[in-house]
Amino acid sequence: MAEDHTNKGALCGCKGIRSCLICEKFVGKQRIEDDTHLKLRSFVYEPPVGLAVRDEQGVRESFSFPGVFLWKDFVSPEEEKHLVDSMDRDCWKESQSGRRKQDFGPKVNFKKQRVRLGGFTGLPAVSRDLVTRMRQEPLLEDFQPVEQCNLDYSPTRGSAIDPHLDDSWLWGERLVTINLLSDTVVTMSRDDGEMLVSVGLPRRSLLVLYGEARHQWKHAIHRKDIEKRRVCSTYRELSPEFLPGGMQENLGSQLLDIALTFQGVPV
Ligand SMILES: O=C(O)CCC(=O)C(=O)O
Ligand SMILES: [Fe+2]
Repeated sequence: MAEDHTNKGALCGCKGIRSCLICEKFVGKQRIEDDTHLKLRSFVYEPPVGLAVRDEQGVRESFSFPGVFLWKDFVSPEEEKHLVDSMDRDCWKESQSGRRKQDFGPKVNFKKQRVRLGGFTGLPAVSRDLVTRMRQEPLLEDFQPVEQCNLDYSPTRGSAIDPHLDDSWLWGERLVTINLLSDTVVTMSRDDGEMLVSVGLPRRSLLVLYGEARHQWKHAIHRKDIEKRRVCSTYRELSPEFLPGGMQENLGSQLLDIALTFQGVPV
């Protein structure tokens, strides 16, 4: 991948147009404030019914918002502590927009569509039970993650993630995120629309994005929605190209074999 040298010798992991509180303060980097959300009509996602709802001066509007599944209290308080302690024993790497990350997965160049096994030792041991448990949900019955990315957000770094769609050349249908240490909000938006949908993510819950919420709506976490430290683990599965019958099924099966040993250390 072409290296971005705009961040040489910096105090944080921000490159190009991205920024966090650290480079805004010490390097004087300008924050590019996206204020489009102020002009958009905001809806709130209601989990039991799967509707996006807006109530403006007593006038209720709603539309169906498919592709979101929320499992509250997926992780117990004791388990949450154990998971975060175990992450904190590994090294966190500075990433963009004030995030820190730990990746357990293959090295991928999405632009050139190249995958290398190099250094991938599998998902971490602590994830074995979590993956078994998530598969009890019918939607995730056949979910086989090949990658786990842990992210650490903090208000002191101004951590956030800009609206984006996850890759769909390598990564498959379901994106599964376990949300730890604090409640937050995932903000969903579309380039062509004038609407936002806020999906509340309680501490210790599991979120699945699939279908329209995966492919038609971008997801983001705004700086204002990180009020305390927040850690999450996102699990991704393979796309059909890398599954049996696909052009790259061999590579896919090697990746899965490694991932599901659950002996991983961060790459
Ligand atoms: O922090 C999150 O919950 C979302 C992370 C995310 O969207 C990503 O890593 O692609
Ligand atoms: Fe994402």
